[in-house]
Amino acid sequence: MSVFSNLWRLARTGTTFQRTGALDQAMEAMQAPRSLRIAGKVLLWPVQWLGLKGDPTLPPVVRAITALGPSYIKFGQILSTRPDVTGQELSMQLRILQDDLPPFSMAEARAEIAYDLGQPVEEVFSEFSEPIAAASIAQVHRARMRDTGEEVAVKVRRPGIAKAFRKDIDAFYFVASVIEFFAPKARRLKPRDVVAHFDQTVQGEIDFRLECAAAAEFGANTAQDEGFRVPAVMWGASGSRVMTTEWISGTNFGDIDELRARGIDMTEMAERVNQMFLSHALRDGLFHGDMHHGNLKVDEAGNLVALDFGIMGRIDAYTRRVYAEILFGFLSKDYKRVAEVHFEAGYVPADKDVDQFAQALRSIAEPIFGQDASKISMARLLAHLFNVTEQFGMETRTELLLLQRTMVVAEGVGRSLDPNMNMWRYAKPIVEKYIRDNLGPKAIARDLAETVKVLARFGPLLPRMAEDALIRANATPPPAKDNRIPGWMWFLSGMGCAGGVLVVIWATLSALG
Ligand SMILES: Nc1ncnc2c1ncn2[C@@H]1O[C@H](COP(=O)(O)OP(=O)(O)OP(=O)(O)O)[C@@H](O)[C@H]1O
Repeated sequence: MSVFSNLWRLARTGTTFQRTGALDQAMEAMQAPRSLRIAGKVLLWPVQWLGLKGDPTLPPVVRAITALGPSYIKFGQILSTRPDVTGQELSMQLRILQDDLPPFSMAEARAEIAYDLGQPVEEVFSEFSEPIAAASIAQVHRARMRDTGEEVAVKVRRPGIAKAFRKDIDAFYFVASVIEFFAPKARRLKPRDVVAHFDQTVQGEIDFRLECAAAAEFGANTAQDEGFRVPAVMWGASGSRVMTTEWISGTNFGDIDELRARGIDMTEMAERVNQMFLSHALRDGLFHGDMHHGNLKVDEAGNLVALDFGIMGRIDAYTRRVYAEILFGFLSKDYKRVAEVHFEAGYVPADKDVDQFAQALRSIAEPIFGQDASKISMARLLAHLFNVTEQFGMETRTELLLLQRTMVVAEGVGRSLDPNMNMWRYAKPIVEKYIRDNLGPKAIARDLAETVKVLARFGPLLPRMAEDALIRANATPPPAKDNRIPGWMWFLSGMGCAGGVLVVIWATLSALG
């Protein structure tokens, strides 16, 4: 991508932001210095006619982004999950960004399918409908598999979208570098990292093989979850541009009247959405990161079904454990313990004062707990928590921001079904179960077993490693202090003992059932 083309995109973006009145707000959010704000205005005002006008009924930033097209809309949607970058107000505005776009033609859809699957549409599907939904990256058709007669949803990627996104992402990197150069204060927001995060997320959404894999993994993790389902992936009719899944008949979550008419228990469904989300995040470390109404359905058997696996959140086992303890501490109002967990995990630098930190935690939690139960929001508690931890020197972690933002959406969906939903009551059993399963004696035994398994994998290599170490130790006469037993021997003996203890604990626990 040439510098000229990037400059043109930069000019187009700048003038559109100026013309729609979004420039001020964006500069404010990025805390751009006054000189840059004035320079931007002076340079862009006379040429603002070069920019796009957008829809004047929308708030300024949303108006500018919508006018600039699909990649900007996606970028805005992803930025709405980063209040650390945009500030709360702008992040709220960006949340309303919708990407309803006109569908592309049937001929183009057929050509994409034929190219990706290597066979014409008629050979794969016996029926193939007009598009039923169209967004920035893809559109969805209803179809029937020729070989099995099964009804399916076929998501087809917009032709040329990968290239268009690539061009825009290159321009975003360019803009990020310009911002970093001219607004040193904005460096704190790491603009290039923000674009890299966007780049990575979009790659996950654009290559449908990755989305198929995410759907399959999510489906396997949740196979035993009663009342929850993920549509099966038809791998034979899927590729990087086409994703075919089992068709889900039922009611969209947005259609509250129909859900009521079907006699769905709204309180229970609100509970199910939130409990499933929390349990997937804590138990599996893989959660649906885009749980809005349009991506949830209630199938004919009354199961909650999730659709669209382009944005999934992942949290590693250690972080999950730490956050379960943090939530548990909040649930029991043990702020000192919540503070200690942060220090133990190294999230807050050791030179900070644990009591002061506990006091700050109490100051954010008590006003929330003091509210009427139906207004308690775990998402708000987490948002305040991240603010406080940031003040105490904790690094921002994007996977936790996605968790928090998804919690906001899941709580919103829950409250649209049951306005009196008590989030805390729903969360309690999930967190307690996690703590029981993962922090008790059984969990310690499981961890030790894992450690022994890792050592066992090196089993056949261990004698050789020991021999090599001994030869090396003998090659140069060791200084006096090296006559001690080497560290690795202590380590192996320690692990051996631990393994022995483990076997005894294991046997005892198994005997106890
Ligand atoms: N397996 C399915 N069964 C029935 N309907 C489906 C299925 N998959 C998708 N749909 C319908 O198509 C719509 C769009 O699907 P999906 O969300 O996967 O596409 P998208 O292009 O990623 O859209 P967006 O990201 O804007 O939600 C869904 O809201 C749903 O109505």
